[in-house]
Amino acid sequence: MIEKFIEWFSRLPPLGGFLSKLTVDENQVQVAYKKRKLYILLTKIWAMITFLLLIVYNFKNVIPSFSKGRIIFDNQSLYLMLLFALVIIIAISLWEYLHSKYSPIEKWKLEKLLRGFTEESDLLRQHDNSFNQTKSVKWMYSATDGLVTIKLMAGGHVNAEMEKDITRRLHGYFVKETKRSWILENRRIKDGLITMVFSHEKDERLIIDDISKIQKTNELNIKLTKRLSWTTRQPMGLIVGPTGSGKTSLLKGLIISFLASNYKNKIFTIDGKGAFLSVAMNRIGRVSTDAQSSLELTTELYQIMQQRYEEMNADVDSERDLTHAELFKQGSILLIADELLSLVVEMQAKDKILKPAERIYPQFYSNLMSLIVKGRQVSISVVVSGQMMPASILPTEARDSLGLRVALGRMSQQQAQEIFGVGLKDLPRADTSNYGGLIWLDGLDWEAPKPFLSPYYDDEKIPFKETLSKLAEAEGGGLPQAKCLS
Ligand SMILES: Nc1ncnc2c1ncn2[C@@H]1O[C@H](COP(=O)(O)OP(=O)(O)OP(=O)(O)O)[C@@H](O)[C@H]1O
Repeated sequence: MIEKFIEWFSRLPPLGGFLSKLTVDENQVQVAYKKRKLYILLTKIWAMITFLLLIVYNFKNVIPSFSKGRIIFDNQSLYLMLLFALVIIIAISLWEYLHSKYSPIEKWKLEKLLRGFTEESDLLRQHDNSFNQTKSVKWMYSATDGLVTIKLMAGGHVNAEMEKDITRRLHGYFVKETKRSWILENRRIKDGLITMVFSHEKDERLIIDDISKIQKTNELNIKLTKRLSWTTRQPMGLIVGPTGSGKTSLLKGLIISFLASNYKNKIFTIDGKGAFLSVAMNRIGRVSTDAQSSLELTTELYQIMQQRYEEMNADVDSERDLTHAELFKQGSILLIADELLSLVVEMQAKDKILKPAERIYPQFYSNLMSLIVKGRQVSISVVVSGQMMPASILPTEARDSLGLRVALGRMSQQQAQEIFGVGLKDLPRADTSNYGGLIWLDGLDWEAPKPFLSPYYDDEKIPFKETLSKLAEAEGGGLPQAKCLS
């Protein structure tokens, strides 16, 4: 009983991200029957009270009525009770409407829908009270920021096949009952819990056309679409796409957003092809385009990482597990390694004529891996990008540490495996016609990568090189040096 009351209470707040709980252990007919009984009981109580009040208020009128020979009747209490009944009827009707499938309050509407679905999909099959054996399913749901998250604990009533099919059926039921669009954003089945996330509107492409609109943040937090953001949950990234798929434009968007989100942020760039990116990035940060300077650049960054760790560990007693940017408010550092394949090929060619101890690639690789594996805590992010990312240059262990993965353009079976670790048939279809592809973000409980529309970078409104120069001025101009970075 207390549990039911707590559940009922959890469903009361109409807004906010509170998790509401709903245990369904009765079918709709039983619920309607109970409700009808309750209404009949209330009506009877009302009639009794009205009658009693009439008697009490008119008791004093009995003798005067006899003596005057006419009935003296005080109907004030009757009017009051009628008014009271009217208010109650309006309140109940409003409550019923707000808890119906037509309700404008999403959270309250969900209760009705989930009850309806439980019944329609036969989740409580063989439910029979006569055996004193109440079967139940538990729903938990919340609705915030346009996302409806629903969790179902089916309590073992459904077989594995049906468990997989429930999301599709619930989706269909919602559309049928509400006649509005529901988009399945995510689904996950784990440990007897089915989690489904729905929205009503498709995620939208972001337009980067004004740096003043970019949200200022202390830590890494960059919007990728209207709904998705790149955050400290996935500080390391991988962007793969063939020529013309929009890789450079996506990098441009990320770079501008990163720099504009915090004027203390710094960028280091490795451009394996020594093309557009390196020329542009020279305005604002350290850039390398060849084997030797790339090794130096990663070594410098590695030292900065060590230095930042020392600063953080100075307070050995601290129990707080914070990042460097949170603790010291000195911004984050981003290393962009574009066209890594070209660079690695060059390094390996050079290494052939060097003595083993002097070889560049092993040292470069070791630096890069350390940064990828250990950079997060000290607010250093790494984004590796290229047309291809064969396992020979980025082994699976390293790839697993890259929490943001974007594949732009058409993908081959091999690339699907390389980037997302699954076959093409297990990936959703992506619209690649308009600089789109697929995205994976760690830490969001996704079951599979999602279709992704790269932010539209408006080169006319914010010309890349010019904007970088402006941002360099805002930063106080100049190249990041190890000493001023840490
Ligand atoms: N997100 C985007 N916003 C605006 N324009 C884009 C976007 N993506 C691609 N484009 C347009 O497509 C062209 C090619 O894109 P981009 O240079 O980013 O591709 P790429 O994959 O980096 O190719 P390459 O490897 O040859 O450099 C750009 O010049 C730009 O006009």
